[in-house]
Amino acid sequence: MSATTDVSLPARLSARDVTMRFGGLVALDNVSIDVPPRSVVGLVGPNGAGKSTLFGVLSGLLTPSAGTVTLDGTDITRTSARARARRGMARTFQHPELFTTLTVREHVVLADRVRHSGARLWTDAITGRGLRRPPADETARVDSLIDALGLGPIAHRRIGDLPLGSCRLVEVARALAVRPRLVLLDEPSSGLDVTETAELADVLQQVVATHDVSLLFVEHDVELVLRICDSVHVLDFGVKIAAGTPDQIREDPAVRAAYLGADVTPAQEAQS
Ligand SMILES: Nc1ncnc2c1ncn2[C@@H]1O[C@H](COP(=O)(O)OP(=O)(O)OP(=O)(O)O)[C@@H](O)[C@H]1O
Repeated sequence: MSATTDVSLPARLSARDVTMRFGGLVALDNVSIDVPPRSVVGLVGPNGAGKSTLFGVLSGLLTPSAGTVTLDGTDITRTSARARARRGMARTFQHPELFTTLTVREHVVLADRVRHSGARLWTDAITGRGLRRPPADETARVDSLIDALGLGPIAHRRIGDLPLGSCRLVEVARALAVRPRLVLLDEPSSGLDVTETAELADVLQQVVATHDVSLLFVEHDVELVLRICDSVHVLDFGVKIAAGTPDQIREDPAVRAAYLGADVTPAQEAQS
């Protein structure tokens, strides 16, 4: 668990007894999870387990058939994704949704202006004069975030010229620029090589140590999840079959069975 995680505080994000039916198919069956403040929580499971469905329910794209979702104690079960963003929830996408012609820095500046000077952002856009000279406090915030994610050397490069690994870091930087209390990460390691995945893992751990933010991510890379998460939830056929620390999950017989139906841990499966 992160040194700064305080489990005595109420959960930042909480799903209680969430059920999601698609016609006759039960994609989620009474699933509950908590994301404590300043923690990294992972959600894993074999194909078709219900991870994306739960991600959709938590991010506001899907309304569950039953159950509740709360953010800092407020019921947001039927709150739109946009309204959740205003309440401090940010997300990244499996396929980064960035502007290929803008630079890394411009992405962070735009997100910072959404948070700190929305009116100014729209004036700049509508007048067509481009982004005006930034105030000093904005420059300091943007520099600090770019440094935190190790993006300094490529800050002035255009997104279209960058590899996927860098784009994912930019997405995380952009999500953090709106000062969220929680970031949902959708398959952040998808398409990354081993080196890029290790770099992403380091950055995510740094971010939680230095920012007042919680991370919940859905991942296929079980080894990544077991390496960096404080707690891990495992779904199989829409049912939560295990939850605990990475060490507990590694040893859980139900998890082993779900992944391979054999005496092999998810970590071993990921390496094979
Ligand atoms: N919109 C939908 N309509 C009908 N069935 C759906 C819908 N979305 C998901 N399902 C079904 O719900 C179940 C869970 O799917 P989901 O995509 O949430 O699993 P997953 O764990 O994310 O899988 P994967 O790792 O393969 O992406 C699957 O049986 C899937 O076919």
